[in-house]
Formats: sequence, C-alpha cells, structure tokens
Amino acid sequence: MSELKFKRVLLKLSGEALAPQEGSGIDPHAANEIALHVKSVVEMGADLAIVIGGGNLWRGKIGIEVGMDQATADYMGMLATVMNSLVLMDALEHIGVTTRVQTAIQMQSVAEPYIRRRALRHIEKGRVVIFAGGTGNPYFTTDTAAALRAVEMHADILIKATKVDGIYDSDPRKNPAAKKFDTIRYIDALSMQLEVMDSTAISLCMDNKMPVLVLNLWENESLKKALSGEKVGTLVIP
Ligand SMILES: Nc1ncnc2c1ncn2[C@@H]1O[C@H](COP(=O)(O)OP(=O)(O)OP(=O)(O)O)[C@@H](O)[C@H]1O
Ligand SMILES: O=c1ccn([C@@H]2O[C@H](COP(=O)(O)O)[C@@H](O)[C@H]2O)c(=O)[nH]1
Repeated sequence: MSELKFKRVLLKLSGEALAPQEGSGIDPHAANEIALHVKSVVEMGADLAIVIGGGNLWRGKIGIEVGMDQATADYMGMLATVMNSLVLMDALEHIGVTTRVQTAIQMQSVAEPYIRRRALRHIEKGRVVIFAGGTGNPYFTTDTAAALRAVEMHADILIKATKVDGIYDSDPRKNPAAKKFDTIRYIDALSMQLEVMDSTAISLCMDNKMPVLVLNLWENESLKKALSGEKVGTLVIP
C-alpha cells in the first residue's frame, strides 16, 4: 500500500455528478463510475467519508425563485441528498465497498441517524460513511455540511470533486478566459466571492485549519494522485 499524504478524507461530490449527460435526475451509471473512483482510493488505504449534494434533483433557490418559503424549499434539497446518498451507497456496495449512510434528518427505516462517535467508529473500521441530509438545517448548503463533517471526523483534508479542475478567478464554464489557481488563500477565496464553494463552508474550514482541495474527479486518476501528494486541482491554504 503506497504512503498516503492524506489518510482521512472527506469527499464532497456535487449532486450534478449523478445527473445524466443531458438534464437533471439520477443516472445510475454515473453513480457506478463515481463508485469506482471511490473504491480506488479505499484500496489505497484511505479512510473515506462522503457528502453528496442535491443539485441534480433540487436546489432551495429554485423554490425561492418561484415564491416558496425558503425553509421548505431547503428541506426538499436536503431530502434530495438522501436519494443521491442511497444511489451511491448501492453502487459502492455492488462493487464490494462497505458503506453506512447516516442522515442529519432522522428517517431510521432508511438509514442510521447521524451520530458523530458512531460515524467515527465506522470510519475506523474501514467503512465508507455517506452523510446525507446536509447539515439538517435550512439556509445551508452541502458544501457547509461537508466542511462541518470534515472537522467533526478529524479529516486531514476536504476534497471537493466537481466537473471543473480547480478554482478559477471566475467561473470557467461561463468565462473561457478564466485563470486557474494552483493555490489560493482562504481569505482571498472569500473576498473574491468565487462561487465554487460557499463562503460559510470556506470560513468554517479557515477557522478550523481544514485544508480544502478542489479537483475534477473525472480527470485522469485525480483523486488517487491527490491522496499520494501529487499536485492536482487547487489547494486552499491559510
Ligand atoms: N471561480 C470558480 N472556479 C471554479 N468553479 C467555479 C467558479 N465559480 C463558479 N464555479 C462553478 O462551481 C461549480 C462547482 O460547484 P458544484 O456544481 O459542484 O456545486 P454544488 O452546489 O457543490 O453541487 P450541486 O450540483 O449538488 O448543487 C463548477 O461547476 C463551476 O462551474
Ligand atoms: O445543510 C443543508 C444542505 C442543503 N440544503 C438544501 O439542499 C439543497 C441541495 O444542496 P446543494 O448543496 O445545493 O447541492 C440546497 O440548495 C439547499 O436548499 C440545506 O438547506 N441545508
């Protein structure tokens, strides 16, 4: 087993990662592909916990835009993350990765409730823990849930895997001339209001000295490379 630069990892996946090529929803094939990436790092000896977003199904702001009460719209988003977590759980279990799903909103016939010490024990036993339901509170995002769980699980790093290969000075999907950072300071990421990760999540990581790496999961073994200490993506530093 190779030496790992980061042993315990909180992996944040965007819900979009589960969407079909066109449109929204869940493509189980996308889940299978993600599961293979996850398995490859578990086999390297990494301790892994995962938070997955809900953007492929619902985002609170969709509801807010049409006049819904924000808390209601946000709870719908949190429920969307539960569906995504279950599809990922299923894909991982199919390829022999032992998982546990814990939800921040109690639904005990579906999954375990979030219990921090229990989650830690699962991780120690080599299980991949998937944290569903965000923080359990409206007015937050799954980026913040990922930051919170990373701190609570004493992760060595929070890795945000998206479809872009790092943090740019503006959204590269909208601006083809955007420039990528190899590293960026928390404070600069905050002051530049870069939308790749929300400010609450970055602040929480900054305050708790949690390193954050943004990378493209689909790019040539980027996750494995990151855990081995190779330079990929953008690292957010003090
Ligand atoms: N400065 C920036 N650098 C890099 N990416 C950026 C930047 N600004 C905006 N983005 C966008 O942020 C996105 C990454 O966030 P992502 O889509 O993973 O959001 P999420 O809210 O975590 O997930 P979900 O799909 O579940 O809502 C990228 O697709 C990218 O287009
Ligand atoms: O702690 C949380 C996490 C999420 N939400 C709501 O869920 C959706 C989907 O999450 P993404 O991070 O956008 O993928 C989000 O838009 C919020 O509406 C939440 O309220 N609290």
